[in-house]
Amino acid sequence: MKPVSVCASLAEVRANIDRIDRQIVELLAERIGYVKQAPRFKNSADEVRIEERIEEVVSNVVARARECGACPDLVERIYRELIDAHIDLETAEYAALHGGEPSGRKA
Ligand SMILES: C=C(O[C@@H]1C=C(C(=O)O)C=C[C@H]1O)C(=O)O
Repeated sequence: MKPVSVCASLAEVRANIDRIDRQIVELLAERIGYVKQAPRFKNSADEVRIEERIEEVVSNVVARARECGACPDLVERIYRELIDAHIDLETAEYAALHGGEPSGRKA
């Protein structure tokens, strides 16, 4: 992880945020590209959302957040929302691939 530098202005804070956001979006595009492939390896709409795997992903990122000195609770919140959004995408992808109506996010 790149060390966080001490900024001399709000403009500098924002320039750093914008730089990081560009990197995050590039990584999200890559993550989305892989999530969209998952339905090719799933045999029913019920397999789109696998709770055990969600907990594994969350546990991995929370552990990494602790190592990086990030806020684990914040990272967990972001990831649970991120995964839900990816599952919405995967649900639509599954329906397009295998036919049928996308069932959407589970409550
Ligand atoms: C990609 C998968 O599908 C879903 C999406 C996940 C994710 O965005 O990380 C995790 C669990 C799955 O329910 C998977 O099963 O691995």
